[in-house]
Amino acid sequence: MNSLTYDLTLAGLAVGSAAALTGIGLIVTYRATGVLNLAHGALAMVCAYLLRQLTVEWGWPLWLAAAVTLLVVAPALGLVLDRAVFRPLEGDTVPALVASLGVFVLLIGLATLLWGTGARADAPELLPEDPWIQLATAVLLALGVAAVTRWTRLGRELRAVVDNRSLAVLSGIDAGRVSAAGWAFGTVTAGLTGVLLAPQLRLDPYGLPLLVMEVMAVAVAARMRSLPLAVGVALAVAVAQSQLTRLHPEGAAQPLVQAVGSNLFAVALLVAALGLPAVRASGEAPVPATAPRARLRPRDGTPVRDPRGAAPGDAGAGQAARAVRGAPAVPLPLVAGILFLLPLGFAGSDLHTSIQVPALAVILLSLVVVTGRGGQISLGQAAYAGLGALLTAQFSPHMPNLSALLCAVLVIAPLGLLTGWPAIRRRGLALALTTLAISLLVSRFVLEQPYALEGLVPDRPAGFSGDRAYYALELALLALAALTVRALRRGRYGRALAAIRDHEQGAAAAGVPVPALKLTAFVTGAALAALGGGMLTMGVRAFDPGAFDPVRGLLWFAAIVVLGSDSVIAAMAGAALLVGLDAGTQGGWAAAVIGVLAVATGRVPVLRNGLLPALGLGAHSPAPSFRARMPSGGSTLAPVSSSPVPGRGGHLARVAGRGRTVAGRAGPRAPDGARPLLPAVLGRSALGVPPARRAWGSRAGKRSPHAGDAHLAGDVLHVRNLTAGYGRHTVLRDVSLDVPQAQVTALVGPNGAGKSTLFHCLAGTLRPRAGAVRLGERDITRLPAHARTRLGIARTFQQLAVFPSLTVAENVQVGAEQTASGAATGRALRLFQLDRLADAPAAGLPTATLRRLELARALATEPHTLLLDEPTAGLDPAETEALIRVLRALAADGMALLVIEHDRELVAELADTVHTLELPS
Ligand SMILES: Nc1ncnc2c1ncn2[C@@H]1O[C@H](COP(=O)(O)OP(=O)(O)OP(=O)(O)O)[C@@H](O)[C@H]1O
Repeated sequence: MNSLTYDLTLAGLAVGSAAALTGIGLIVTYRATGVLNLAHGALAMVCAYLLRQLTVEWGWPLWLAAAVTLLVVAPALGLVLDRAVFRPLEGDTVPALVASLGVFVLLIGLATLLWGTGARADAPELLPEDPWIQLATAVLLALGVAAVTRWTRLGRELRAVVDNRSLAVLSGIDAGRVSAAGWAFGTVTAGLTGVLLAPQLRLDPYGLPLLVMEVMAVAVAARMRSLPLAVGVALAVAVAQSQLTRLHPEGAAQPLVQAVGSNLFAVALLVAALGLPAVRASGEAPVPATAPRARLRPRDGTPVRDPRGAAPGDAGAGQAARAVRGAPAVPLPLVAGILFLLPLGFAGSDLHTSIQVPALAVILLSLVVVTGRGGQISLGQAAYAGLGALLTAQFSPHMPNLSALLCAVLVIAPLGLLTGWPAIRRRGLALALTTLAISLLVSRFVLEQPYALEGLVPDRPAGFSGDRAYYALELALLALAALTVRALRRGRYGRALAAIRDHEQGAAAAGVPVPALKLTAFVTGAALAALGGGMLTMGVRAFDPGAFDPVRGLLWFAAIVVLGSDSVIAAMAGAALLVGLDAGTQGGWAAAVIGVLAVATGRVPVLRNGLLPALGLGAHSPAPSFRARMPSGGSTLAPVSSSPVPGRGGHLARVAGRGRTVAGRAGPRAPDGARPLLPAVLGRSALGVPPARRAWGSRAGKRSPHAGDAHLAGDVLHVRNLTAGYGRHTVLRDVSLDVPQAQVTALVGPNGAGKSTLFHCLAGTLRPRAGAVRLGERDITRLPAHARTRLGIARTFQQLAVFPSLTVAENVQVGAEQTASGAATGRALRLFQLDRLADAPAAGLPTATLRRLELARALATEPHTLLLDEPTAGLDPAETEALIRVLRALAADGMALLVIEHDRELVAELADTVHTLELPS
């Protein structure tokens, strides 16, 4: 190895050791608490500042200052975070993510207030510059953690908590102690990272936290699990980054190579985050269990509570919700409008500062669309705002300035696919990290490049060069943007977006084209952010990449979430707050205030929907803005075998397993047996609507790929030799099944046998590894869920999939308007006697009502095949009996029903054919 290679390797090892420390700290905290601590870098920065304060400012000896910083203050900070912030959020991934962002911006705000924004170059060196010593520190720490995990009681407890927290608690383990230890250790490693890195960098409140955030790549690449892998990735990336500095290509490639050379961790973060869904699918990271889902889950019929405190029960919940939703005494948009007009009366620097407010409000509106309405975490809006600003500035010498702004918006809008595309398959943490990485890369590779900055002096449009005139123009653009966002939040598009936010799989099951809508939300968001960015840069007549730094993006995200992410007013208030608090002071107040509010969400649950909605201000939905779920999680399962199981009323059949074929399937039960029940459930006398035969039966022929009565007489849905599973676990092997028309087919089997998995394959939420699903002759194996709904296959879920932020009528409408005529909504509501509750929000309704609602939504899509996963869960005997009547009536009417049910008596009463899935013996 020549001496240059050796020197660069050593330099890389020094940085890699600090990165390895970060990885170790993040992994230990994550394993112990389930929280990916986005504030790790901010904690590192605070510890570095503290050490500098104690030594440089107050003259303490280094050893004493280091001991106090790393052994007293850092662990104490970790314990405070555990008790005060994260413990109340246990298990809620997304609120914990927001809280850790809150801690991030709070610490940055406090550091700015205490130490200013100027960079310090005199941070003390704790360890000698020798990279081997730093590397030895990281390796020793990793070995120490491994030893503690393996051989101590705390380690055993940690492993138990990681495996199954509730079980660990039940067996007497103090999970609180484990998470406290995790936080304390994580903060000490953060502190160590900070004090090691600070002398090598300029110490300022923004740089170090952001750098450490990039370094999260090593923990993510190690799947938040393997310490050796994290250390290895840290060293490899750092050494590679260091070696890249040797390359000096000529011409256009030079800035690119240089940018890669100094941002390899950011690139690694994107690559690692893009690989994250695979981790989640195998149950690695819990998907957010947000409040509404918990409310909708009881299986014992307990009424669920309205998130705004409305009394449970149909009418009560509806009234209370309407009371909260009702228009405030003074129309809020009017008040906001007047307040925004006030700066027109300002002069001088006040007016000049105010110019930033409408522009920032437009940027925040982009988050209302993507995050508030669409429920997608986007930490990358700063990138679109920056690109909008950059392009506006670059176009402005070549065309009228307003046209430059418009062109920039049009060019940037499709770039929304950059974050929209990953969002199709990612949620929660994975999406947060991906969008953050994209924002980092855009900032480093485009906005901060010298070629992007040269000679950019954007000007204001002709006729609007004065501050007052320009502010008036901004107000007009803001009003336009706000009206667009309001329009998007209403109507069919708004309902569908809200459905995705509330329950993504439920939305797809209702026929909502989830990927297309997500892309539309991101594209709209990118356009709005670009517009705001362009307005900002024209307003200040300069392009400043620092104004669109990823840290700003995190602050904007935190601000809109804590104020009310689904609220136009919150965007306006947020902009005023952010600009107003930082104007005229040394800065930092806005971050500190937003940070405090974000951190408080753990302790004050009412804040989780946002401060303004909590105060009864601003349009909002009752549900928190983030929703995501996966198919039911669980343990590994061996392949399925099959054997006949006696059914009482229904005929017996079996599912083919391990290559066996279907045997013993009998013909359908005569529909006459069910037909007399029809009028009792559906008759004109009770509900004033025609029987279901007219309502749905006629659609079956129309919808089926082979229209006509001949087709109705045969099987509709066929499963052939299906093999499916999760990750490396095979759940179903070689399963075959037919779902015939005008029959109730039941699917039974022990817990974990794979019944829901089979449903997911039929409904399109899980892609089988082998085999085929056919509708008539058409192979639909690769069709997404919403497309199958549109072909007439509707489903319900084992755990209720209702959209709590929508009313009862809107829930049903979402289904009807994707596939059927408008009249289907009214028919479905009446059929399930939900018409009197039409305007009540779904949140807060009892389980039995929600089951009816889910079924009504499924039927509103006018299906010919209905897949029901434990439809009687949570129903009392009378409700179950009524449901059975409806289901038999539907079958008698020609519909194909496939029902998962555990209650064998019920199966015997309901089913014409029973299939059983069995675990292998
Ligand atoms: N998303 C997932 N990731 C990993 N494993 C999963 C996932 N969903 C289900 N499993 C596992 O697949 C197996 C089959 O689960 P499935 O829910 O299909 O069974 P089931 O027969 O419907 O059970 P139950 O009657 O309890 O609902 C179980 O071992 C479960 O733990």
